[in-house]
Amino acid sequence: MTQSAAPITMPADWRDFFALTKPRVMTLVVFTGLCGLLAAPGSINPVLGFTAILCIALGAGGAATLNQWWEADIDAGMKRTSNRPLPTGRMRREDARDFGILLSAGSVMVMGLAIGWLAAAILALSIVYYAVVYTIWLKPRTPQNIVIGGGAGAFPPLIGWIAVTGDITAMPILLFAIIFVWTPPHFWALALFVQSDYAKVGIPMMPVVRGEKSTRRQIVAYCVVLVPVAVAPWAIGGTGPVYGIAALALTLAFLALSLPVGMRQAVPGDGMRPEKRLFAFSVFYLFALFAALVADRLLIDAGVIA
Ligand code: HEM
Ligand SMILES: CC(C)=CCC/C(C)=C/CC/C(C)=C/COP(=O)(O)OP(=O)(O)O
Repeated sequence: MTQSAAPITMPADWRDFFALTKPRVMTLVVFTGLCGLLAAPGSINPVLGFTAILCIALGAGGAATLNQWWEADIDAGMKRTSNRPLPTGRMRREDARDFGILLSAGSVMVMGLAIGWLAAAILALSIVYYAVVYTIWLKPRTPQNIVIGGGAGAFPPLIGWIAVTGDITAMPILLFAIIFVWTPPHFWALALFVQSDYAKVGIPMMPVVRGEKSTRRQIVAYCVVLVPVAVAPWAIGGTGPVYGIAALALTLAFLALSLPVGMRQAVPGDGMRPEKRLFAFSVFYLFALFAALVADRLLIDAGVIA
């Protein structure tokens, strides 16, 4: 290796530690956790509510940090991830590992002591699910990695809900199910336009292993399944019509945007516009759906709707 390949550019500072927590992805994790907490029946002391959400954010950030500690070599080989703190050499791997363990363990302990041990146990489960089950075990082994691994990101609203109620009922399970079914179209839309990156580093993502055609069909299939799953909280009487109508409209729009992705055969260099649009909409979709859940609850509490 030549001297010019040495990647060390500048020492780590707080921005690198912050970047390890994948803050952009975690905004939606924190938002869905907060919405779970706000939509749950009953109330929670605001300080405790804030603590619960902080613990979800720190735990998710800790898991994301451990994910990057483990995958530093893989990240170095992909254009999208090569600028992260570890592949660029701005940070020592041990520092990232220690930071990840500190955030993970600290968040679970505080959640347990301040909120309750059921919420803490599910937070611990989701951290282990993302950092170990998904990152170490599933991701390098099977194209179903994100289908099964999607469970990790589906826990936050369940944790938020349990922080208020202390028990698991049909509603938080349905919120889990929504994110679980949403994850494959969210990620495979992106994987379709970065698949050469994944192929280069030997990660068996669906488009690489089963091919584009099959991935496209599966994206549409998950969007079809998402329609009844997203509407189910209303159908079982867990929400009012504001959520129900918003869920139906948003999920049908998501399905409609998946159809051009499902039907077409992209040619290299054609911009992959339908795939990029679907990926962007997937993020908006979950924000809007969970916002509708909270709006519905506030309107019911205010007596505006029944
Ligand atoms: C196994 C499941 C998932 C995989 C493999 C995955 C993968 C990705 C990837 C590779 C990106 C590209 C941008 C980046 O690297 O920062 C991304 C973006 C994003 N993901 Fe996911 N994701 C998953 C689940 C989730 C979940 C559960 C959420 C939240 C509930 C989420 C929220 C987001 C958001 C908000 C972005 C956009 C970030 C931005 O604006 O740059 N993802 N996801
Ligand atoms: C509370 C808690 C622990 C929540 C989990 C958070 C969460 C959103 C998990 C989903 C997994 C995720 C963002 C994977 C990113 O894929 P990757 O890591 O394979 O992506 P990369 O290729 O960008 O590294």
